Amino acid sequence: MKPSLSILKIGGNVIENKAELSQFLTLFSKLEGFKILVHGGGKLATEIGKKMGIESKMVGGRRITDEQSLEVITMVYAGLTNKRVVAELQARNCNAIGLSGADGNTIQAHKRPVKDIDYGFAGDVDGVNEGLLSHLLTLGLTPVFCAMTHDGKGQLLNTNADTIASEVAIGLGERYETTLYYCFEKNGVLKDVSDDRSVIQHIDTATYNELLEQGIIADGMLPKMANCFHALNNGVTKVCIGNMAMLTQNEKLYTTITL
Ligand SMILES: Nc1ncnc2c1ncn2[C@@H]1O[C@H](COP(=O)(O)OP(=O)(O)O)[C@@H](O)[C@H]1O
Ligand SMILES: CC(=O)N[C@@H](CCC(=O)OP(=O)(O)O)C(=O)O
Repeated sequence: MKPSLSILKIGGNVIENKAELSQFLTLFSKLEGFKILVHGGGKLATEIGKKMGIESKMVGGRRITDEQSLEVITMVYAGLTNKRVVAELQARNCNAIGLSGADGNTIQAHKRPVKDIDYGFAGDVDGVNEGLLSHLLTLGLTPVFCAMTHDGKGQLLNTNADTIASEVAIGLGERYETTLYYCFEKNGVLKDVSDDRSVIQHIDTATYNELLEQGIIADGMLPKMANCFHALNNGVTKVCIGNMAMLTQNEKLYTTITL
């Protein structure tokens, strides 16, 4: 039997709230078994960029990453946010190791080709170094990924954190029974986005298509759900979306997604 591995992604609204981040990291550090954390931090990059006089341009929830914004996100994602999270995990006896995709060649990508829109230095993932990640896990380390990859020719690339989480889960799917958790500020995928009690507890391919047609899945939830099904179609066992409370054994209110 394959060992289990949990891959958790925390959303921007959790990472940018000190109290919530602290609460989340305490829950995460207590999780049993092999685990990997992926964090975004787009909101903070936008804020810090602004202070530096660099305006952020977003299209469909994706950042147009020119040379200047690549410098900002490298400082914010791979530097400030990643190292803060790692230090907080160390304080909770979790032996975390911070990584971008360039570190240990853990995530290889290529610059997204220009079609209708030029996303600049945005990376589409080609592969994950599952051998190295597996070694790190066996050594008792907990990898913490920021939203950056590289092209193997010296170019760092900006890759959406939801995508990093699903690609890492897929890459490790042959060696591990992988569960992917998307942890954000809401209780799950909601029927009515303004009502946190309207959680849809189970989504499969048929319900997904219905929800898309009804326009219930919108904005940031569109690429997140696409990532969920991409992961499930490529060997990931289970995907869950919800508030951090879903990490505790007794919380039942979150969304589980299967094919
Ligand atoms: N049906 C839905 N259920 C929950 N959230 C939804 C739904 N449709 C759209 N959303 C929006 O999607 C957002 C989550 O996407 P995003 O901000 O990209 O996530 P993250 O915080 O993980 O980066 C929510 O904050 C919410 O505003
Ligand atoms: C290409 C692209 O858009 N990358 C994202 C990476 C950060 C991210 O995904 O952060 P959240 O999960 O907090 O949204 C960005 O720069 O905003």
